[in-house]
Amino acid sequence: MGQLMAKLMSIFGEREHKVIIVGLDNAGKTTILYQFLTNEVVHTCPTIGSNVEEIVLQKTHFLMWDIGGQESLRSTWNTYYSNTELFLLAGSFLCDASDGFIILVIDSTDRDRLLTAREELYKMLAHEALRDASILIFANKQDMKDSMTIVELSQFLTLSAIKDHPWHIQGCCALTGEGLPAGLQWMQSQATAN
Ligand SMILES: Nc1nc2c(ncn2[C@@H]2O[C@H](COP(=O)(O)OP(=O)(O)OP(=O)(O)O)[C@@H](O)[C@H]2O)c(=O)[nH]1
Ligand SMILES: [Mg+2]
Repeated sequence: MGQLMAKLMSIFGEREHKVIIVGLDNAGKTTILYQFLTNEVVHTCPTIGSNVEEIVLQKTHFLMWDIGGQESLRSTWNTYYSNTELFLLAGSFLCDASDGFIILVIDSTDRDRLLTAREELYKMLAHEALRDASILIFANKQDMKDSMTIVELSQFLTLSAIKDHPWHIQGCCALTGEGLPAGLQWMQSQATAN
């Protein structure tokens, strides 16, 4: 697969990395996606289905899928991972998600549902289609004074126990954009290292 990919890349140009943005409803996924795209806060409604946008950082192309996080929609998340074994040609880009990214967005004030977010994280990590995926965790809403810190969240989510996926946790505020470039930069460095 590696040699074939390299050959196709040389023919078709840049490679596009698939990114799936998940997290419980109201975590701030859609706000983050459009901060990435426009550097502005957009008015959001709960996402039913998904939004998809291309974000480019230093010639690295990310195709980002923002998926609705309501309880009734969480069972559909894995339909977005299941294509991760495939690669497809989208225009002149080669889109390969087998070594793609998951962005898990956590509402750092939502203590009551942190256990649910943790369960969703470990369900994803165990999914076969995501075995080579890198995980970026955005601890969002750091502007709120009752927000949990990165240390608290890392401990609760037992992130240090994750050995089989590259991961990174980043505090952020989707309203101001603070912390988002650092998260994107981590993904870019992972993408270029692969
Ligand atoms: N204070 C604060 N509010 C935020 C932040 N990020 C998002 N919000 C607000 O949180 C609410 C939910 O944001 P969305 O981006 O729609 O959440 P979502 O995760 O896409 O929700 P679903 O589509 O239902 O899964 C909105 O009112 C946002 O303005 C943040 O960093 N700080
Ligand atoms: Mg949304």
